[in-house]
Amino acid sequence: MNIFLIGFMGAGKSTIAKQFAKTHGKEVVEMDERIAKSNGMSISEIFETRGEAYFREEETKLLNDLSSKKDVIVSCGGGVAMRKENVDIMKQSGTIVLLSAEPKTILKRVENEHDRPLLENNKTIEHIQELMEARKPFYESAADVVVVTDGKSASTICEEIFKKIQE
Ligand SMILES: Nc1ncnc2c1ncn2[C@@H]1O[C@H](COP(=O)(O)OP(=O)(O)O)[C@@H](O)[C@H]1O
Ligand SMILES: O=C(O)C1=C[C@@H](OP(=O)(O)O)[C@@H](O)[C@H](O)C1
Ligand SMILES: [Mg+2]
Repeated sequence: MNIFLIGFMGAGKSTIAKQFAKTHGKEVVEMDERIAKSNGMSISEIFETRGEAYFREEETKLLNDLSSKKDVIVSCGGGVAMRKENVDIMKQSGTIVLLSAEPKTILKRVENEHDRPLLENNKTIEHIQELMEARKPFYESAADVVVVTDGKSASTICEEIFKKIQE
């Protein structure tokens, strides 16, 4: 069974996918990294030179390619669950786990990182709140399972995911 981690930027999808793969013997797929590699540039450069719409098409293409995989944990980009087509692909091939965090937690985590074009020019709590509110209904309706991450260690989060996907 595959696991797809969705949620807002900074929720911990990349970190948790990597650790979960290690401790539970799964292959990890980092969508952003795959797309950056196949385009030979960073996510910020893709947004700048090819545009967001192009990036979104790349995400859907990659998800389609991944749908034949078994036993992988996929770290999705934070925008993946906004497209119904993407959610349908994920539902057909695995369980969707939403990682959530409060805006102030997100801000703390992303403050000193620099490859998130949608936050780069406006790393404020207000901007994060606004974008999160707009996205929340999409995240929540896509999710099979929700794990709150505020104040929790990566290993605690991994164990919660493991327990909840058995239920
Ligand atoms: N549970 C956690 N507690 C504290 N810091 C975390 C946690 N999960 C992730 N981080 C940190 O937050 C930042 C963003 O995490 P990342 O995994 O890249 O999130 P995402 O892929 O959802 O955008 C990284 O610096 C990471 O080390
Ligand atoms: O939320 C989004 O629209 C995005 C999230 C990013 O991934 P992370 O959620 O891993 O930061 C990356 O895919 C891109 O910058 C767009
Ligand atoms: Mg990530």
